[in-house]
Amino acid sequence: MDLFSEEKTVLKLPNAELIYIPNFLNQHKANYFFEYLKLNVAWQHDDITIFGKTYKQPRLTALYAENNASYSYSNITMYPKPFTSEVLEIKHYIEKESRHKFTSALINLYRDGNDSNGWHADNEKELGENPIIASLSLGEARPFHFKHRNLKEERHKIILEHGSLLIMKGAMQHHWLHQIAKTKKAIGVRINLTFRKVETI
Ligand SMILES: O=C(O)CCC(=O)C(=O)O
Ligand SMILES: [Fe+2]
Repeated sequence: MDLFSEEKTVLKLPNAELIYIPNFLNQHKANYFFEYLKLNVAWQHDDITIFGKTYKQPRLTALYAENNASYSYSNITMYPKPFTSEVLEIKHYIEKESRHKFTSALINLYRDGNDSNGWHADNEKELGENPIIASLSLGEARPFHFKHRNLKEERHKIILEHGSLLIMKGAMQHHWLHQIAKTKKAIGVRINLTFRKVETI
């Protein structure tokens, strides 16, 4: 399924609910936040260790939070910086829309089509049982693929456009995997902010 619509779309899937809002931020705000974040975020380029081999992560990242809860995945532990007023402003818009409170924003910068985020679920224990994850996209539009772990016919994609918001809910992180794949197309920078509730454990 290829999803492309001007409207807010609610996708009810087996073991998951997804909400996609294409023009969540207007173009002016989306452009402003994109340029601001590109220049001002404290981007990190971490090593990841997979099956005993160490690589540079294929994207830049940063973690902001209202508490000092660290967040670990793929053998990386990230320590947060305090929210900046710009990230807080985005968080407030998203909390209003989702009627949910978030503690942390994990931010990804995909420099070009070689940067990616491999198949994974956001199922770290710090996120709790059925986390809501709200994901804001800025800059180059890229496909977000998601597939059910057991139901082979359940494979979908959504193009995440500049200024769009994707909300992942329900048991999605237990039953589905998602990715941002590499592409050979000559494409520009994309920034993605995923708002999460990270518990101090
Ligand atoms: O870049 C995206 O849209 C997805 C990011 C993601 O899945 C993550 O950071 O866990
Ligand atoms: Fe993810």
